[in-house]
Amino acid sequence: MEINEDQEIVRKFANFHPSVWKDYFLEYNCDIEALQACTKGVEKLKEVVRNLLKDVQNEPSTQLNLIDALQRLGISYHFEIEIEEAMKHMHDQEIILSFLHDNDLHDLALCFRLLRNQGYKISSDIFREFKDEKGDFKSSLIDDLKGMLSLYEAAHIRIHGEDVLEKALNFTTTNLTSMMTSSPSLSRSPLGRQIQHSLEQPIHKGVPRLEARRYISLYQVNDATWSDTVRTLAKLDFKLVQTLHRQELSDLSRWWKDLDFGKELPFARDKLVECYFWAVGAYFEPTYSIARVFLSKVITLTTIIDDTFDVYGTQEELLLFTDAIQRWDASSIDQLLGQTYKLLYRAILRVYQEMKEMMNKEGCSYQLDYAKEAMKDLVRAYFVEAKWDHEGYVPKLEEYLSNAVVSSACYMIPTTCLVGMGKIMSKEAFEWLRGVPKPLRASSMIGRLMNDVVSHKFEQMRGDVASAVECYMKEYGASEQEACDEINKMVEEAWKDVNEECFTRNTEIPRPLLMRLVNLTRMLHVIYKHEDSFTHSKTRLKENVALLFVDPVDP
Ligand SMILES: CC(C)=CCC/C(C)=C/CC/C(C)=C/COP(=O)(O)OP(=O)(O)O
Repeated sequence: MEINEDQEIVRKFANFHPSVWKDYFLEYNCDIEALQACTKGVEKLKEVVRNLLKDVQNEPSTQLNLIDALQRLGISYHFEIEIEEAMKHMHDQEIILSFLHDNDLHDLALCFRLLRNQGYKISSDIFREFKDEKGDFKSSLIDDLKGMLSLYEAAHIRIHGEDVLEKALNFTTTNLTSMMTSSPSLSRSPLGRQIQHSLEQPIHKGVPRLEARRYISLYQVNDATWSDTVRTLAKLDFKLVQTLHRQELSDLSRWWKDLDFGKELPFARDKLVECYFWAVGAYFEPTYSIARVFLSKVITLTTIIDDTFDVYGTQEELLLFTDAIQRWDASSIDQLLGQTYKLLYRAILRVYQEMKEMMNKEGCSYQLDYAKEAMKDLVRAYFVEAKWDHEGYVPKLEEYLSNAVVSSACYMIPTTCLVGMGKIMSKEAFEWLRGVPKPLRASSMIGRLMNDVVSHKFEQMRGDVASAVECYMKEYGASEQEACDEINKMVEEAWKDVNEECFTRNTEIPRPLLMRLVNLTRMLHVIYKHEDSFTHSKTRLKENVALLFVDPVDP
């Protein structure tokens, strides 16, 4: 921030593109009759699938493939109890060993992935049987495309020290990629299309709702007696959930329009729809509607706060704003310099207050206290960054990261995400998060590092604080490429922490909490894997938003 000769403040300019969606979602009138017909259809088919799950109880391979289809098509949330029971049985009876005995790589790898998904610590040693005497995966496996694909998908849930899965991932990635490039007929086939998609987006790192939407289109009715039924249910259910999402987006658009930030805060990104997409990535299920709407509002406001710190504010203004946030009290509004800050501050307080009133009725108002503390921490971390920026200070990587994991908002968002999820998110659950457990720190590292790799050039151009890339380059005398390669390795290691803590521990932590952490990490992967598609949301992210909230699912 500079002062010019006329003693005026010269503010930075980020040149963000305008809102992609403008008022597109503001009005929404759904066809009530069609909706009622859809609801009836879903209820009927849910019963059919429930019976199917019972019918296949003694056919492990069929049962496994059915559960996989339900999960990938985005409808397993209707059958959580049945699936939990089935997987428990499969685990307790060590059914996986029969797949090993039959040398069936597809079912074996699928069973491994689904058991870990459910939180069972299954040893990856079972895959050693597929190696030759030199310790390499047998070359005969290359002909088993379905098996290789399953192994590739399973290998993404690897944890530290699982060399066999590390090798499996290399082996399957190399061979699947080369098969796809050498065989045009394969790449046109249904299996080829699935392989292509998996190479770009493995299931484990994908955002469930987005992957379900894609899988519904990729899914082929096959000889399994149930495949037509589950596909029809998936399409109807997607339509129904999409209607709810459209309604929520419409309500949020009204809230956003009424705030009228465009005039007073023109420097900031207008990302309401993208922030809602983020929240849907954490939980798409109808039951989490209230939580989802609150989270969307908080992420949208956070984007504005971030831009206020990165682009707009002076040291003095930001210090006062940081201080006011720490007080969290309407009377602090008078200490703020300018309408911009007052408007923003008022909006923040109101969003949390309204949610507190709602949660009071459910006996969960304590959840807001944790959410507020997380927001206070975030704003303090933003201030540290702004100070470093002002002083031109480039910290050592470790010092940078200790603040940057907080300033990524990746501590604040998971905490806020739990508000409104019900009493299962107890004080103990929030305390656990507040203690920054390993998977939270790892998830945050993934977000911060991936974000820095793809956005550091753009942010340096507008004169932002040094990112992990610059810190690494300075500290180790490395080139930009070397820094990015090392940082990408750190991201892979952090994923192993997330996997270890969320999929292989017998813990007291509620599964819905762990799954929110995992889903939010998946979202970071999807948003930042190629570019900063959150900031530059006119291409990839626009397509993804359209897939979930605009395009009808194929007839
Ligand atoms: C940074 C990160 C991993 C964010 C993911 C979590 C998230 C949805 C945060 C809220 C919105 C936000 C501030 C996005 C990052 O902007 P930015 O790219 O300008 O972030 P920066 O200023 O911290 O680099």
